[in-house]
Amino acid sequence: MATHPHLSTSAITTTTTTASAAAAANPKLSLIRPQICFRRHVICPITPFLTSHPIRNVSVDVHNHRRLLLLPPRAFAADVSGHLIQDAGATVLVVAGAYALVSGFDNLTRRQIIEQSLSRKLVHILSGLLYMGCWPIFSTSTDARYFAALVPLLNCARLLVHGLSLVTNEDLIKSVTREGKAEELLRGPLYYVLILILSTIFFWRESPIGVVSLSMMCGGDGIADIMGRRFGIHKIPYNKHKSWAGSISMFIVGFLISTGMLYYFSIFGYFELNWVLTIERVAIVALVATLIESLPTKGGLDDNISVPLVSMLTAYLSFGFQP
Ligand SMILES: Nc1ccn([C@@H]2O[C@H](COP(=O)(O)OP(=O)(O)OP(=O)(O)O)[C@@H](O)[C@H]2O)c(=O)n1
Ligand SMILES: C/C(=C\CO)CCC[C@H](C)CCC[C@H](C)CCCC(C)C
Repeated sequence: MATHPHLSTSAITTTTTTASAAAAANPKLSLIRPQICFRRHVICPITPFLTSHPIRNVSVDVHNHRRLLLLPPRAFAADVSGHLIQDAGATVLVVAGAYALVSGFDNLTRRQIIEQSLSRKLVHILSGLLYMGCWPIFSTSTDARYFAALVPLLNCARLLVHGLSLVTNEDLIKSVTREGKAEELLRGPLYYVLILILSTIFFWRESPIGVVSLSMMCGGDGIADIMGRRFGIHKIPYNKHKSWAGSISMFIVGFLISTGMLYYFSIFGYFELNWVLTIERVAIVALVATLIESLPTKGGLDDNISVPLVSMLTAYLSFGFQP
């Protein structure tokens, strides 16, 4: 337990007390309790984010594991298969949602209700944010994140198959590419789904770092394009392709969406936040992400890689090293 620099003495005491109480109630628990407590705090990068109740989720685990241990084998198996059914169902629903979103925007583009560039950016903004918004429908099982990651993984396969022209699908190309070329699927859109996979597996809904980084990539970067193209008369001095309107919009909207998403996940109890510190930290991440997005990158790193990766690093540093 002492191996984690952010685990306070009071947290240790509370953990020990909660664990001892649970172990006293059922001696079998003393065998598993330390692993549960340590694991959460050693691997979880969100601990410094938490307020004075870092142990809340551990108490929930104590309750949940006691419940599972007390279950007869049949009921235990039913509980596990309940999670499997919930996760499989959620995966099917989200895959269908992704398909409907892309087809819907293709329809709007084909009927010339919106331009292709706007369709692409709206898919960019909505798919990642709606995907994150669906995370609470997955079970509390430790495998739930892998089921959720199947959705961007399937989309990754779809982009590869169409991008390499193994199968032709004009609908997909129209709604998510800039110039309508199949090979474009292998750049921005592919990087985008790869980042979704990475963030789901490494951060999932338990870490504000992943939530903020995806919000900046989807909401922040997406809105910079929409606003910049429409109102971007005044260009940034060091990059004539980007404008103040685009970057200021990215900072404000990215900050608001990140904070809103953190609030959304905190309602479900995935983490508890000290809001004053969180707002400061999200503002720092939004600022750094906006600066990175505004840099000239002709032929360099795609924004769908640079914005989320730099956001992850900044979020990790700003949340991780300040008590
Ligand atoms: N800070 C920003 C970002 C974007 N834009 C506007 O949005 C357009 C597209 O920007 P960007 O998304 O960076 O372009 P691409 O790299 O071509 O597209 P993508 O990253 O979506 O692949 C720019 O030409 C510019 O008109 C802007 O004005 N200010
Ligand atoms: C146009 C895009 C990036 C270019 O900057 C985004 C491409 C999006 C993918 C083709 C579709 C991704 C779907 C998501 C993984 C899941 C969305 C689910 C939701 C319920 C709509």
